[in-house]
Amino acid sequence: MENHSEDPWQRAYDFAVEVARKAGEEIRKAGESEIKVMTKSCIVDLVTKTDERVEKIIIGSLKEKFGEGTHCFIGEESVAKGEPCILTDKPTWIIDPVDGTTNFVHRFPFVAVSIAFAVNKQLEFGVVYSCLEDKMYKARRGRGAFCNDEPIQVSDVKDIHKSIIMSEYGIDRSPDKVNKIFTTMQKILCIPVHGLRGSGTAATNMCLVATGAVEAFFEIGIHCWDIAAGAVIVQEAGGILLDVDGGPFDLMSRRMVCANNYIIAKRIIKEIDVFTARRDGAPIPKQ
Ligand SMILES: O=P(O)(O)OC(CO)CO
Ligand SMILES: [Mg+2]
Repeated sequence: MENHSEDPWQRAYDFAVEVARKAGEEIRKAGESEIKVMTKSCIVDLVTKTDERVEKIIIGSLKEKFGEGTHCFIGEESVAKGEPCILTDKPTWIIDPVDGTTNFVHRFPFVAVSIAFAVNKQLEFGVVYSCLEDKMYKARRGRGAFCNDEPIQVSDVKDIHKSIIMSEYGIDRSPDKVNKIFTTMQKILCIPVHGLRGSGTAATNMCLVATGAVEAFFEIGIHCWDIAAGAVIVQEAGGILLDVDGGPFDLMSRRMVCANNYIIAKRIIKEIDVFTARRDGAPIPKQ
């Protein structure tokens, strides 16, 4: 008989990997047929039937495994349909069924399933399945990070001039926001660094920090479901997380810098033109 008294979340962790793989297979299959594109908050905020269906599959599988009502769920598409986005102390799954929906729609080859699990607001594990590359990233708090079961580690570069930094443009196209983003990117590029990259998925970007392919990733405007799983993976690979102003990382703040070490993180933070995004879970003001 299984004894989970000393290790309560191992079964959940293993199952998350299984579910992420199943979800990734669904996404790969869906990409072979015509993709019908819809929009959410604005015309560049894309969603497809696949995002919605895969989220239902993931949440349905987790409810079936662990029992209806035992765990809470924060899923990108459920929140888009009006479900609450509030992280409590209860065991909570934080899910992005398709991270990189725009990539998926355009068949740009980076799309990830992101599944994280938090208890008492602490992230216990994260799974990111980069399904088009068939790379399964996973990490459990205190137990290391892995890609396809091989241990992964952040890079040991301390010299910013020898780094590659990742970021994204986001979906807010108001000229002042775009201006701030480009100003920051220009300042970082001109430090100078070896390169500036973006894969189009926050989850994959974080895994690239975790493998040491790049030194850091930062973004303002991402949501908890984009980064929760990646946060565990980066930390377990030896990396660090901070707010874009250098303060402590806050999962619900929609801002984050993750890096291989504090030297690189602090150097980037010096160049970031900070702005605020409405917190995950904060009420949407009436128009
Ligand atoms: O494709 P999604 O899930 O909207 O996420 C984007 C950021 O919001 C890429 O990370
Ligand atoms: Mg996402």
